[in-house]
Amino acid sequence: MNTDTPLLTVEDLTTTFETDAGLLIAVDGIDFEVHEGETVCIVGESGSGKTVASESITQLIPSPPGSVDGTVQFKGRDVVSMSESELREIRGQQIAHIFQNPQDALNHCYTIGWQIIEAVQVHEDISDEAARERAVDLLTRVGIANAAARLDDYPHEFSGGQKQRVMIAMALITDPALLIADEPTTALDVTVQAKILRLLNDLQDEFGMGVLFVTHDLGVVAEIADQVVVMYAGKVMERGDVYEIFETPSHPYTRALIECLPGGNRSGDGIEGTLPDPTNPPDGCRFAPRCEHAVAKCTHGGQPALFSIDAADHRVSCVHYGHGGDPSVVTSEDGDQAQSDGGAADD
Ligand SMILES: Nc1ncnc2c1ncn2[C@@H]1O[C@H](COP(=O)(O)OP(=O)(O)OP(=O)(O)O)[C@@H](O)[C@H]1O
Ligand code: NI
Repeated sequence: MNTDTPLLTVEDLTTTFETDAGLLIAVDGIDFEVHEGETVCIVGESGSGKTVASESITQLIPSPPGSVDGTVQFKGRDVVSMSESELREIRGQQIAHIFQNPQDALNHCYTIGWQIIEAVQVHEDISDEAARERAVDLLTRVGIANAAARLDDYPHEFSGGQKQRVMIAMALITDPALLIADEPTTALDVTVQAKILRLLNDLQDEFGMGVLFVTHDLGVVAEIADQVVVMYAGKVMERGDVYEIFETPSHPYTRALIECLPGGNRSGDGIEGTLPDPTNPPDGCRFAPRCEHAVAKCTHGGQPALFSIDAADHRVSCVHYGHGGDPSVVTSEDGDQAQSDGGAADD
């Protein structure tokens, strides 16, 4: 197989919900790819459509009220047109999901061992003893100490971080090609979060999985991403490799998110304003109503097409880039500031 063929190709993905307030456009025509062994992070504020986008891939969106359109190709196969039984096979074996709250996914009435062994036996026709050995091996791999003894413990006897490790172990049972992780560390404290991120990185090296990682935290993105997709109000504002995104953030929204990081200009503040009503999005760029660089043409027409700003396929959806635009409108202010900062920084 050509290694340039992406594991996952998403094109013009659009997911809507019928609501009492009208048609809600949660994801509006987004494109991205995940290659083998690569980590792609979808990042954006709460309500941007990250979860809906990630759950649309394997058609986890309830329909109705949801409806998914566009192209999703996994290993060259069109997922959107698959039958329910084909989808079940893909979901169970090829694409694994882990979610924010492991306690929701674990049954508190059964031991951890019972739950892993059952999941192993759904996948493979092996004896109880062999399945038990697999369970011990999996738990050991995800860093659960004394795994053989812990099989007989119930979920409440595990800490939050350990439960998330158990969920990761269960996701690995089928040796998936793609792992979709939706805020898997958000509920954990910072040191545990760092350990889980390191574990995911190690497992990715070992298993060669592609990972699609959903987070609202750019700090996490900096830790683990190869590629970054910045989403806002259902649209992609910017995407590119992680180095490009942090070295030359180009969309005002990306720049604002970075400034919100500890040590940034807006550290601790967040971006002023709120997301637009998803049942009635504004014309032009979705971010224009909150953007300090917005000009008249930002509020007309649709979201600007993603414009490629360098050879590495770093793309941005902003009128100040490409045809007739002047990127310095967005970037110069910071340049000036960097200069004066530079002059004053004696300490
Ligand atoms: N089942 C549903 N029915 C109606 N609207 C929905 C449904 N699921 C999600 N939405 C809406 O879709 C939009 C995107 O939601 P989504 O959960 O994808 O955001 P998110 O970026 O994952 O946010 P968070 O960081 O809070 O998880 C929101 O406006 C949300 O209210
Ligand atoms: Ni979400």
